[in-house]
Amino acid sequence: MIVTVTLNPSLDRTIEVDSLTRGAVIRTRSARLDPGGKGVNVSRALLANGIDSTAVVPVGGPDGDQLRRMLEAEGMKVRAVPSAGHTRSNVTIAEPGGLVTKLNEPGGPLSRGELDAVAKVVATEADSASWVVGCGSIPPGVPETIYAELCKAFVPAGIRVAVDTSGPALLAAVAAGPDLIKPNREELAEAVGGPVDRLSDVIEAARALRARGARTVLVSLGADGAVLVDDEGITAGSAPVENPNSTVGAGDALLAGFLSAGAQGPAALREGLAWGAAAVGQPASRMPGPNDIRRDLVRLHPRPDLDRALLT
Ligand SMILES: Nc1ncnc2c1ncn2[C@@H]1O[C@H](COP(=O)(O)OP(=O)(O)OP(=O)(O)O)[C@@H](O)[C@H]1O
Ligand SMILES: O=P(O)(O)OC[C@@]1(O)O[C@H](CO)[C@@H](O)[C@@H]1O
Repeated sequence: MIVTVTLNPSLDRTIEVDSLTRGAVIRTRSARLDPGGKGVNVSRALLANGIDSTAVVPVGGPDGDQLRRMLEAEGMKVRAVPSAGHTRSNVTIAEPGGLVTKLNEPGGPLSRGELDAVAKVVATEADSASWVVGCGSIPPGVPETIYAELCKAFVPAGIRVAVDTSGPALLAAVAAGPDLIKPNREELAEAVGGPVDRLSDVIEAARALRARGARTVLVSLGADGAVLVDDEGITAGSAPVENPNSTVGAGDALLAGFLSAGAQGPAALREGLAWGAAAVGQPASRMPGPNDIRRDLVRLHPRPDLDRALLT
């Protein structure tokens, strides 16, 4: 069983437009509402593929109630912890061809008491878990060491911890020895404090984060695919997407697929890439199910061109 922890979940509203012009009145094509937040999406992807998962989320206000109801309606096992701060709404403006603009709210604050209540629920669920997965931004009031605390609580007890976040929270987590991190290109560059323009930069930066404490580094690179640096070595791969629909949540699908296949080595990377590419073909942040996932399209690159400039 995989436990996900999303401290800053959201209702994700996706609005489709023909094109986005600042300062104009834009008549939209369609709107759609999904339960959101990175860990929530990991659980949704696992659920869509029949893999046992529990999502732990603080929820507050009417939007928090709605988020919980939407997740339960999908059949998800949700442990919702009440909070006084309101659950946020994030807006995605989607243009044809898969171009998205995201507006993410900071989220309602979480008090120390509420955070302790979340931690208690996570500890109970972790008893029967193979992984605890902490994902996403940190709401106001929560210390940047929160994912590091997660690592310190579970890694020594033999429960593996994955972290997908950014900035100081990612750096603190890395120093606390997570089993897995999943930065994207931007997050990786920020973590090492330098540009990541080529595959050689990705590998060098991933190695640096391993040297600082992360056991496995899975870097998502948008249309360039992903690179895995772990105890087994370095593997790069990609999967083409003919008609990109929305990249929102593709990183979460990649992570879910990777975890579902054992989270180690080329076979797990292949599965992650298949799930990530399938997510890009879905509208908004809908997670792919078995009929959407095309493992035959994944290519692992045994001898990638390390000097090639990254596309995205
Ligand atoms: N345009 C694309 N074509 C093919 N595959 C893609 C494309 N965009 C994303 N992917 C797949 O999805 C994975 C995750 O994408 P990305 O690097 O954008 O994640 P992310 O920034 O973490 O996204 P999010 O935070 O929205 O989940 C990539 O590693 C790749 O496998
Ligand atoms: O603001 P954060 O926590 O960094 O990211 C939140 C978010 O953009 O991530 C998911 C996609 O990965 C969306 O469901 C959600 O809106």
